[in-house]
Amino acid sequence: MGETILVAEDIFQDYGCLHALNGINLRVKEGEFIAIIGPNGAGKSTLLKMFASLLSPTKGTLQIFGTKDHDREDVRDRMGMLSHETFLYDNLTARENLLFFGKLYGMEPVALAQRCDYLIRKIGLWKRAEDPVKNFSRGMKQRLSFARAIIHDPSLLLLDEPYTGLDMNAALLMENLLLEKSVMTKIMVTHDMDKAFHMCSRLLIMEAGNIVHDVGGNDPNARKFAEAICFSDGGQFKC
Ligand SMILES: Nc1ncnc2c1ncn2[C@@H]1O[C@H](COP(=O)(O)OP(=O)(O)OP(=O)(O)O)[C@@H](O)[C@H]1O
Repeated sequence: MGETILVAEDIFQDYGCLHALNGINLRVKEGEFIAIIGPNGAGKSTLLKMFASLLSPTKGTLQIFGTKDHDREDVRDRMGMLSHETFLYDNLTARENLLFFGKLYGMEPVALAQRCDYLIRKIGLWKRAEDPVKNFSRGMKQRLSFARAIIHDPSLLLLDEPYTGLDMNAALLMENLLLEKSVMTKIMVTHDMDKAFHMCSRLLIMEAGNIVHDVGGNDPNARKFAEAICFSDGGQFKC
């Protein structure tokens, strides 16, 4: 495993009186594939949004790629995010969307065109590449969002429930792409425990704003810990 690329120290995120994150400490190394699991409301998406710099911690420090200044273009250019929002443009075709985002990341035109072709094929949208996204089904949009998130070959990929809306074939295509490149660091929020155990080298199990277990995917106790937390209502808490 490579160098440490993400360090979270005593991170809190408050929404009014509610502590969505309650003192998170974490170090992530280059090349890790981490699953964040836990019941509804445990704070998984909040933590991921923080890593994506969509939220600033109420308290604590977060260092990514050696800096606390996550708004820096060079830091953002090394990250990709697949979230509940597609960020796609409905009036653009699948290909135009990928070209648009690739250009935003400063990709060189020939390399970008090749990468578009490669990803469109890989996600199984080759026949629909020239169709506007407004005509796509939910699962097709999800496939394209995934390609959008990795168009620039990010060093750190953040995935929030990436399998939502995907059929079995698309899920397999995405899984192959995720497992294809081991140097990309991946952090995936998921409720799919089978996928988490099958794909990830490390599991963070969250409950009520805390990481209550940080275990290797092969740890014989990991499944027991995960099921105990996820089958409880430990995510729900009030002020
Ligand atoms: N914008 C917001 N304003 C107020 N409270 C919020 C906001 N976003 C999240 N919360 C609260 O923070 C807590 C953590 O929410 P979060 O979305 O991170 O949970 P989660 O673990 O991702 O849940 P799920 O599995 O349901 O997606 C919840 O109690 C939620 O109600």
